[in-house]
Amino acid sequence: MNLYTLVRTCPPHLPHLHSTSSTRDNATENFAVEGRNINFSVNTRQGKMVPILKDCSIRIPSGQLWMLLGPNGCGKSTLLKILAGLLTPSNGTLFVSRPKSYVFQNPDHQVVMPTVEADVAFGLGRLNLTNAEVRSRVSKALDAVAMSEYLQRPVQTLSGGQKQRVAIAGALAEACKVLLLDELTTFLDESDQIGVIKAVQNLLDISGEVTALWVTHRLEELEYADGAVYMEDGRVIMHGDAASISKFIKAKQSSYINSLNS
Ligand SMILES: Nc1ncnc2c1ncn2[C@@H]1O[C@H](COP(=O)(O)OP(=O)(O)OP(=O)(O)O)[C@@H](O)[C@H]1O
Repeated sequence: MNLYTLVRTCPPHLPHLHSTSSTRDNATENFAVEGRNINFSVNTRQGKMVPILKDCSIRIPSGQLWMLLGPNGCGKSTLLKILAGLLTPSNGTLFVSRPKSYVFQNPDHQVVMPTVEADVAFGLGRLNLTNAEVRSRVSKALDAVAMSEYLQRPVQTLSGGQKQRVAIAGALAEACKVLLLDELTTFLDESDQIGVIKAVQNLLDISGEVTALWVTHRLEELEYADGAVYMEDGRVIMHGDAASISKFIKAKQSSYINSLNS
């Protein structure tokens, strides 16, 4: 099956791609996520169309962890939901490798079964697997996020970061190729935050074929990324290696602070 979802073919206007020095041996220049000239608008109660994404283009190399940053309201979550298939753009072209999985900011919206084992196995019910296959997939997925010893734990006894890792394990158990992760660390303390990022890094390293796009506000998380995308006002305005994006954002922040002080 052709995995391209053709919304409308437009001439591509990808922002300048900096050379992306790959930090993973298995990285290739194949893209697991590619969106071109994506537009998305919402209809207000007054019947006015408000553009949210404006010719937004993005591409993420296979097997890498990339971060998506930008000011509040610039359209990060909207873009992620479009990539996940939860929203439909008004035009643009979109390709995301499948299976793909969207992990919510609040794990309580996703981790719903009574135990860790039951929750990770939840999505496998529709795959017609034997019990042994289900157990093996659950065990490998929990291993990848360093949660094996929590197999029988009631989910309500887990910390926020542990729940996030269970949610990610659920996606992995379904053999997902692309993880779309929406501000997973917003509600977490520092150790849970690092635990979740490291779990994602680890699973990319061991699988070799999972790609992750991580929406965040936290600049310090960039040190874990292979690359990053920076958005403003509904557009991707920079796309490249994590160090360059970090430098770019810091320069913007300091020029903003200087303008306030002058
Ligand atoms: N259904 C909707 N109706 C009206 N406006 C919307 C709707 N959905 C999103 N928006 C607006 O679109 C813009 C982008 O929202 P989005 O949640 O994608 O931004 P974001 O970059 O993820 O923000 P944040 O960092 O604050 O989470 C915001 O101004 C938001 O208010």
